[in-house]
Amino acid sequence: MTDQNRSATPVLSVRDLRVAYATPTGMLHAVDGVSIDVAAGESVGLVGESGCGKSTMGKALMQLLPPGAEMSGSVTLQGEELVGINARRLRKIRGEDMALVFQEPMTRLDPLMRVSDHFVEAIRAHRPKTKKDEARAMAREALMQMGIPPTRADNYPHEFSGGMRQRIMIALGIVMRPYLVIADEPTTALDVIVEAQILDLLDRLRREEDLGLILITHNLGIVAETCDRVAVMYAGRIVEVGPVEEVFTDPKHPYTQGLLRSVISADTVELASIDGFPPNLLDPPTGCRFAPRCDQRFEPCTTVDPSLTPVSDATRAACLLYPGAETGADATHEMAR
Ligand SMILES: Nc1ncnc2c1ncn2[C@@H]1O[C@H](COP(=O)(O)OP(=O)(O)OP(=O)(O)O)[C@@H](O)[C@H]1O
Repeated sequence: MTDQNRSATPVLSVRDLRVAYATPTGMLHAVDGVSIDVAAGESVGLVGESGCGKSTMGKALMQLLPPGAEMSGSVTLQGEELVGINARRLRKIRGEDMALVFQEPMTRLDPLMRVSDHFVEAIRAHRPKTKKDEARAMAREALMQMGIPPTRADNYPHEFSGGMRQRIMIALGIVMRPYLVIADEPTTALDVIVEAQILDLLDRLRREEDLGLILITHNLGIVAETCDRVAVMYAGRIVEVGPVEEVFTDPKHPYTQGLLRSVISADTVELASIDGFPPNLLDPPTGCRFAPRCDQRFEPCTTVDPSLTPVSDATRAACLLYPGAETGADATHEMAR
């Protein structure tokens, strides 16, 4: 990422975002005080073990949470507050200003509709007066950007491979030229070659269109290859955030260190995993949520809840090993840029 991007006004600002699901045994706090900024043209990887709240965060940003989920905090897109916004305005913003790309394109594409008609429908939902020919031209352009020959626009979804369907989904997501794309495990179902092609295309789009991109993934390798910054989530919170090169070469939080130790690289001799399991989010432990699994914990870790604090010029970590974390330099589990 360039310094120019880093200093740009964020397209997305999230402050103290909290999401809780109502469950038969109580409220489950899936996202618990997350703050994050994403600049135009910047890609941020959101990583962490299964169940740490990554997808909930993506859905919350789009306000696509299931009924019964409670959400609070602030989410601004291009300066506009989205929390509490009316349903009509939200529908306009979704798809037009921000788009979500999911893992399973086939569940989102209607098998009985030609690909071009998906585009006509999506475009007219936002701009009802768009003529069909104009919408089709927009579709062809978006498909071309994603490497799909426009001559195939009138085919049906089943006539495409899985990788092509995912490209179609991304093309549908970007056809209205959004400021922000949230991609939730966009390549998990694909083989590695197709995965690399799609990540390349997303990366090109981001640069050409100055898109903000949030990439939610289990795969740290993907983040290393394609993201500018990485936010590591644990038990509903961001525990470390900073430039990818810095966090991956010199991780500061013991959880990030453990995650990286569990990744296979060219010189891996023995694969380590982090002992234990993430906490139950119905009743998280007091103090640091990672303390029960942490090999570097010391006395206050089980009582003092650390906040993100600067650990270098550009990286923050929420760990009591670093001065400032006990009081919370940001006062919340905040990530400032
Ligand atoms: N609809 C729901 N109702 C109740 N609890 C939910 C619901 N959706 C998710 N959760 C819980 O919220 C927590 C966070 O889940 P989430 O899917 O956001 O995590 P994740 O990091 O995206 O995991 P994965 O990588 O497996 O998708 C988990 O404890 C999960 O069981």
